[in-house]
Amino acid sequence: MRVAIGTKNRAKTKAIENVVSTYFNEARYEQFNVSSNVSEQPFSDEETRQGAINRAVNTLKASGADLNFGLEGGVREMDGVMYCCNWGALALKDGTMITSAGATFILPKEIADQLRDGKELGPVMDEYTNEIGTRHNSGAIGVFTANLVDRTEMFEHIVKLLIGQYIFHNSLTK
Ligand SMILES: O=P(O)(O)OP(=O)(O)OP(=O)(O)OC[C@H]1O[C@@H](n2cnc3c(O)ncnc32)[C@H](O)[C@@H]1O
Repeated sequence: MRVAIGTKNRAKTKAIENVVSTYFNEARYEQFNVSSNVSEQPFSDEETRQGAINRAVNTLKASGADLNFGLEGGVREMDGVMYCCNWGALALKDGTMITSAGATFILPKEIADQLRDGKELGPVMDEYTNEIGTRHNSGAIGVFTANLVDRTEMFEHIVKLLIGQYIFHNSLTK
């Protein structure tokens, strides 16, 4: 089974490989740098979900693989509170699109205000933690949950929901 991943972000690729290898031991993985066709910093659930779908579609176009994953991080506002939100999409060759959302958690006001001013979460988190590449490692979720949940684990949950729905879909179409 060929598995294509629409990113080279390590937190995302690790999550996909960890989960898919649990259920399919014959999987071969390929990574593609594809566009999300949404803003660099998605600002709603709708835009974040669309980014994940676009990445999955663009990955399918580039790869022709059996499973094509798109994972996208974004933010959304509710009652004046900014949350980080996360979405995943899985595109199949027959045109089926499976989607799922993951963890949502609060971004502190000092982070949220910088995003409202037009900055991106990735660089803002690097400045906040004084580290390089937070988005590849623990991520904002690790920093703001005392490392109880890191970015890989958060995406693993989304990928599990996608694979579970894929297995269910296959059981209906067989
Ligand atoms: O290489 P790609 O796949 O684009 O991965 P990314 O982390 O840069 O891109 P996303 O589209 O998932 O996220 C949109 C923006 O939010 C940032 N971001 C999202 N979640 C984050 C997290 O948990 N920690 C740090 N930055 C995060 C990210 O770096 C981008 O600036």
